[in-house]
Amino acid sequence: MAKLQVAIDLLTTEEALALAAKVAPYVDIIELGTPLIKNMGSSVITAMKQAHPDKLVFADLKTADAGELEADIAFKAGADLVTVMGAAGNATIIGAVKAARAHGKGVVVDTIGYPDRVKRAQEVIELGVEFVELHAGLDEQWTAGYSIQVLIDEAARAGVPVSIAGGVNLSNIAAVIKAGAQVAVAGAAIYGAEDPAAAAKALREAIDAV
Ligand SMILES: O=C(CO)[C@H](O)[C@H](O)COP(=O)(O)O
Repeated sequence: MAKLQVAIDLLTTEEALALAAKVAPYVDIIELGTPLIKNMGSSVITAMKQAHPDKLVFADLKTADAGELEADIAFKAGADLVTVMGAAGNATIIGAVKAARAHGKGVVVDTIGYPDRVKRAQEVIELGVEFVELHAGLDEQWTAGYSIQVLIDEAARAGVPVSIAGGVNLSNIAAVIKAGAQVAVAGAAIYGAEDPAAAAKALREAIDAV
């Protein structure tokens, strides 16, 4: 069964915990966004894991160097999954995987900004990562002409475990899952909704209906 990941791109631990409390019944993975971690430090990871020990806590570190060191910090704080940039060198990804194995946790590679996301996904899966995030970041989403269909098409031909992030919402989540994504990541569609719990519930139901 495909998983639903809520991306919490808010700025304080208090706001993040409040959102997570509303949407937890409908999501499998709680992602702490990069700006949130930069603002609050690793304490937000610990607070979220303590509040939701039954969920996978995903620390969106977007590590570009010192993979083992940065991943180790997040795993010690309570993260289950951390991200490393696909544009980083393989040594950085291998270092993060080493830390993940030491803690019994996992690494996700984020392909944001990478020219050939499918090729990189196929390469890095060999390094022992859990799955690869086919990702169009917020700045790319705000560029004229952006369409999530690009990521959906990439997922369909990746042939390795992937998630999709980059504007997942109720109108496209079925296509995201049908393309073979194991995880659908939804940020603004949940935290930006008037009723985040209802939004998460609807996304969950759309996944389950596929
Ligand atoms: O990692 C991120 C930005 O770098 C976001 O969390 C990710 O893109 C999901 O958010 P949204 O659904 O709003 O695109």
